[in-house]
Amino acid sequence: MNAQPIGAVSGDLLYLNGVNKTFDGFKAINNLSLTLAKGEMRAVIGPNGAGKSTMMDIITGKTKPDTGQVVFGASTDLTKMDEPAIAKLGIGRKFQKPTTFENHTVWDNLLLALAGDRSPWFTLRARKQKSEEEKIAELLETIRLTDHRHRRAANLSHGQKQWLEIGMLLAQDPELLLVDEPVAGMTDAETEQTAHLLRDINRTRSVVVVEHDMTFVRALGVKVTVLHEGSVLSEGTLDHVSADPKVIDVYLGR
Ligand SMILES: Nc1ncnc2c1ncn2[C@@H]1O[C@H](COP(=O)(O)OP(=O)(O)OP(=O)(O)O)[C@@H](O)[C@H]1O
Repeated sequence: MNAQPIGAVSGDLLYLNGVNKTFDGFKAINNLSLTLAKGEMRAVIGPNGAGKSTMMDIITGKTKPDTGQVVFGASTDLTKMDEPAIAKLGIGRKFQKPTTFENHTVWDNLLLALAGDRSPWFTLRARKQKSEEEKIAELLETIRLTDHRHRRAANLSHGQKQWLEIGMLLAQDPELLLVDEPVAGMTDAETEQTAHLLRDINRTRSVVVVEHDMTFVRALGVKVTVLHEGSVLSEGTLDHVSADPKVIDVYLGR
């Protein structure tokens, strides 16, 4: 297997090339190639079983591809690393189901996430860094929970819990954030807020978001990749992929 990022160019943050993964003879990922630029936010859509979650699993090291290149930054070969090492490298993943500490307040959840300390904020250079309080205040603003900071996580709405978990991931200071179906089960207002929130986050970080909700994907206003049977079926603006007969045939037209 070739570990060299042959096709990666300097502006790329993530580079997948010819990736394959078979489960019990079923090809979940089929010669998948995808490039994410530094600072980009990308929406990934596609029918059930298209391979979206498996793709995220491969990026985070949960699943090892059979063949293909998965490169982060200039030359880091993610296929050679385990999950904790990839997380430490700066790739954070938000799963669909929130996993906050229910009996703790919003503030304490963020404090615990900061204390996990994979971030540079508490290094020996700490004097130059922001204080814990400042950092939490900033996170609270980003995730729209400043007014809810003293509430227990258990008492938040479903949408607010999702935002809190995003805040906990941000506390780890990831360069790339992977977000799995963030608006499933949210109200329309929460869905709209989540699009704003991710756009705010995208000012300083790269984001890959998997989602079925087309109103939300439209609100993100970013390039869309359509997966189907483990490969890229179409790529471009939402209008472009929505008008693509291949996409209408297998996904949107159903
Ligand atoms: N660990 C596994 N063992 C066996 N089959 C798997 C495994 N993980 C995924 N698959 C299969 O691979 C295919 C792709 O699944 P995946 O979950 O990646 O699709 P998806 O696009 O995320 O779908 P959804 O929108 O339903 O979440 C599916 O047919 C699934 O059953």
